[in-house]
Amino acid sequence: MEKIRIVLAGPRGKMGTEALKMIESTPHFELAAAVDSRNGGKRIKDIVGLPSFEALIYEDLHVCLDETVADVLIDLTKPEIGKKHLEIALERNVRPVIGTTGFSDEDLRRLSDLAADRQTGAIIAPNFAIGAILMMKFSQMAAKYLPHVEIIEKHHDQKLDAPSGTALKTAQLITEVRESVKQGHPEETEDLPGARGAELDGMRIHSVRLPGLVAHQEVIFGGEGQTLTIKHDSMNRASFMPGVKLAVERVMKIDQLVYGLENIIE
Ligand SMILES: NC(=O)C1=CN([C@@H]2O[C@H](COP(=O)(O)OP(=O)(O)OC[C@H]3O[C@@H](n4cnc5c(N)ncnc54)[C@H](OP(=O)(O)O)[C@@H]3O)[C@@H](O)[C@H]2O)C=CC1
Ligand SMILES: O=C(O)C1=N[C@H](C(=O)O)C[C@H](O)C1
Repeated sequence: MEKIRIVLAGPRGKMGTEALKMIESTPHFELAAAVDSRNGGKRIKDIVGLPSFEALIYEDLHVCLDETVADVLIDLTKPEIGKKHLEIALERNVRPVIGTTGFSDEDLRRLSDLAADRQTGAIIAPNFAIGAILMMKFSQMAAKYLPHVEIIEKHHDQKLDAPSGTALKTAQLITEVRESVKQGHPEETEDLPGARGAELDGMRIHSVRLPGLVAHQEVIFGGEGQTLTIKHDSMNRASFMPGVKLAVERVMKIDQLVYGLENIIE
């Protein structure tokens, strides 16, 4: 099998270090280069705690792709950087697999057009954990029958964005199958602003940030005399890696942008 040559952005991060281990243990993956916010000119093996890859580190993706032959870019940095990197990669026909969040509907339309123009596959995955994908799919199924729903997402306190990309994607999948519902009492008030959480199409989303947490979500449905809770917990970042690996393999076979791993798992 031909090796897939990968550029990894964010190799020192919590997700990036797991991705390095996943690349190291996958015989048909090769780390071609890395993009970091510092350490330009060093090699991955020079960074204490990282595996002994010879791959060079760049601080600018443009320069990296000028000097590197690559098939896939994996981006695990932060929201505004992931978006920028996706565009740079597509313009050079390098296939992006993006784990960062923060893509608006307008961004998705524009980037889908760009991927189609370039006939280059791209995957944006708000959550790479297979269990989280199932949690989202099951939530979409349930919302057809139980349209009153609130989402509680809980993450570590180093997370930059709120609500999580997973919560937004879950809400979006639910809006595809139910009419907007005004939830709660029609005359309810918020005596403390934010008490009812964020609102998306009538749904409430609550974000919890605490040390000790990794990535967790509960989707709670309420009906007459009953509730249904669909819950997923990622206990560590290794939980995301089978999904990253799958996305790298699949992005090589598509020529358009796919938003959400639920669209590529069978
Ligand atoms: N889709 C999914 O399943 C998952 C997605 N995520 C997302 O992945 C991203 C990374 O998460 P996590 O690993 O926890 O975060 P970390 O903060 O641990 O890692 C982010 C890394 O990106 C680096 N970085 C920042 N700016 C740049 C840049 N311009 N170029 C290259 N590297 C850069 C940071 O360096 P420095 O510290 O020097 O700034 C840091 O090493 C987040 O957006 C998170 O929400 C996380 C888990 C699962
Ligand atoms: O920042 C994180 O940690 C995570 N981010 C993604 C999100 O915003 O949904 C995926 C997962 O929840 C972990």
